Amino acid sequence: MGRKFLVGGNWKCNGTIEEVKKIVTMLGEAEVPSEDFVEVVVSPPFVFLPIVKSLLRPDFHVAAQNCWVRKGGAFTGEVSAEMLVNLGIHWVILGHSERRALLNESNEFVGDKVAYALSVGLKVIACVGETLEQRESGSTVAVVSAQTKAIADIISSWENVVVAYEPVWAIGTGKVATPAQAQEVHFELRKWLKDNVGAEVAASTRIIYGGSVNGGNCKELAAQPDVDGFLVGGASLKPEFIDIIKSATVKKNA
Ligand SMILES: O=C(CO)COP(=O)(O)O
Repeated sequence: MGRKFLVGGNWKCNGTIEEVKKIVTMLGEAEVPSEDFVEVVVSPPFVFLPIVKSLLRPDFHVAAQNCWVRKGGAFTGEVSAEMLVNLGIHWVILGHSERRALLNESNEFVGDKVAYALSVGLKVIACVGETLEQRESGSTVAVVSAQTKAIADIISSWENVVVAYEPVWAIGTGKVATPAQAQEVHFELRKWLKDNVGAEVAASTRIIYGGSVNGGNCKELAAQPDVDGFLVGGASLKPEFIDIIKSATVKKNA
């Protein structure tokens, strides 16, 4: 199957140049498993992309947190996928729940963005996840399936897509999904891919978990068979991000 563990650090709308330099230095000094076992992608705010790209150790990668849905042009305030490629940025996070909720990004809009970003050669971390209300009403699988379908309907290859399952109720709340809860939804997402896209795509597509991941809970989550890595928010700004990267060894030794 060969799904390489992936750990993403979503810095969200945080940081100053000084803080960014500190984090990049901390990452640069860390001893982590080799690139053969874990892919590390950090995602600073747009304005810090060039400095992070220039200072970051070469075995770590950089992602933007969003990009415009089509080719650039008269779209004030937006950043195009072409600009990211031009800067040498190879990854973008799309469909984060904060954008879905606060900026009304629909499933279809996210699907369009994923398709456009892939078309210019970017790799995409596509986020899906249910709210607490949706979980409590028993619609978790329906919600994440619909979010995934809107992407599947419009893309022709999953090669450069990583799915991030991020339950909204677990984001920034300290209320992490239990390993069993994460595994259950990751399993269902993989099954959805198998039934609707194909067995090969289901077997090779990485499904990573996000929502209150920290140095203390990462190992148990990483041990779940369908958890292929993490998308980390708050803890990605702290030294414990290194411990989260190291949790990849759980798979290596499995
Ligand atoms: O939204 C997240 C990553 O994209 C998760 O955020 P926290 O790790 O801060 O809960």
